[in-house]
Amino acid sequence: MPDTPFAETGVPTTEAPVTVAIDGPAGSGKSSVSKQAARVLGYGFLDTGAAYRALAWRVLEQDRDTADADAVVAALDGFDYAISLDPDDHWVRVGDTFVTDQIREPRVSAAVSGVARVPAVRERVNLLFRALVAASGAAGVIVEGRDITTVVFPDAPVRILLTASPEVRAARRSAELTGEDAAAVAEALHRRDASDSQVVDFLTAAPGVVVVDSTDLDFDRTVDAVIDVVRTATGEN
Ligand SMILES: Nc1ncnc2c1ncn2[C@@H]1O[C@H](COP(=O)(O)OP(=O)(O)O)[C@@H](O)[C@H]1O
Ligand SMILES: Nc1ccn([C@@H]2O[C@H](COP(=O)(O)OP(=O)(O)O)[C@@H](O)[C@H]2O)c(=O)n1
Repeated sequence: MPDTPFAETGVPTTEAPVTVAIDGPAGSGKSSVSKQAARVLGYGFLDTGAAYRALAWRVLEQDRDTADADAVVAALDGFDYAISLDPDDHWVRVGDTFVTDQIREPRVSAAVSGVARVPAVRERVNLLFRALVAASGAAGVIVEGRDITTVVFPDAPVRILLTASPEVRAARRSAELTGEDAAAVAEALHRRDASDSQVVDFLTAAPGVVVVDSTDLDFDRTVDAVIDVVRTATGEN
C-alpha cells in the first residue's frame, strides 16, 4: 500500500473533499460514468474494484487460486498497490508493474469474486480507500464500487445506486470485449454478480440512496443524471 500524507500524519492535508459514493452491479456504467462526471465537476475519481482486481491478478501471478482464502490472505502480504485518482490519467500499479489493462482481462474478472469475499481483504482496502480520498487534495472525489454507499462512505453527502437491466449491462460489457463470445460474456457477468451479491447488497438502494437507472439513458444522459444528483445534494444547482 502506498504511503499517503494522511497515513503518515493521521490528519487530512486539506479540507475533506465532497465524497460522492456510487454503487451498482457489473456493467451498469459505474466506472465510465463516474470518470466523466468527475471530469465535468473537477473532482477526483476512485475505482475501488481495481484494488480487488489487482489483488486477484497478484494471486494468479503467484499461480494460486482465488477460491483459496489462505492464498488470498497470503497475497495481501507485500501487496504494494497504487492507483491514480485523476480521471484524465487513470492507472493502476502493483509494485513496479502497471496493471491498468491486465486487471480488466476476463481471467481476472472470473477470479476476482474469490478475493472480494475475504473479510481481511475488505478491511484492508476500505482503509486504503478512505485514506486515498482524505489525501486526494481534490474538492471532491467520486468513489465507485459495490459497498461504497453502505460500508465505505455511508455518511457521504451524495450516494447513488447506478443500475441498468441485466440484458443491457451484459450487452454493454460484451461490446467492450471484442473477440469474446457475447453469450459467454453475459454468463460470466451474471455469475460474478450472483457471487458478489452474497457478500454485499448492491442491487437495493439503502435508505437515502438515489437510484439512477440507465437502462433507457444513453451515456451522456446518464452522466448528466449523476451530475444533477451531485449538484442538487451539494446545493450547486
Ligand atoms: N448509459 C450508457 N449507455 C450506453 N453505454 C454505456 C452507458 N453507461 C456505460 N456505458 C458503457 O458500458 C460499458 C460498461 O461500463 P462500465 O463503466 O465499465 O461499467 P461498470 O464499471 O459498472 O462495470 C462501457 O463500455 C461504457 O462506456
Ligand atoms: N466496492 C467493491 C468494488 C468491487 N468489488 C469486487 O471487485 C470486483 C470488480 O469490481 P469492478 O467494479 O471492477 O467490476 P465491474 O463492475 O467494472 O465489472 C467485483 O466483481 C467485486 O467482486 C467489491 O467487492 N467491492
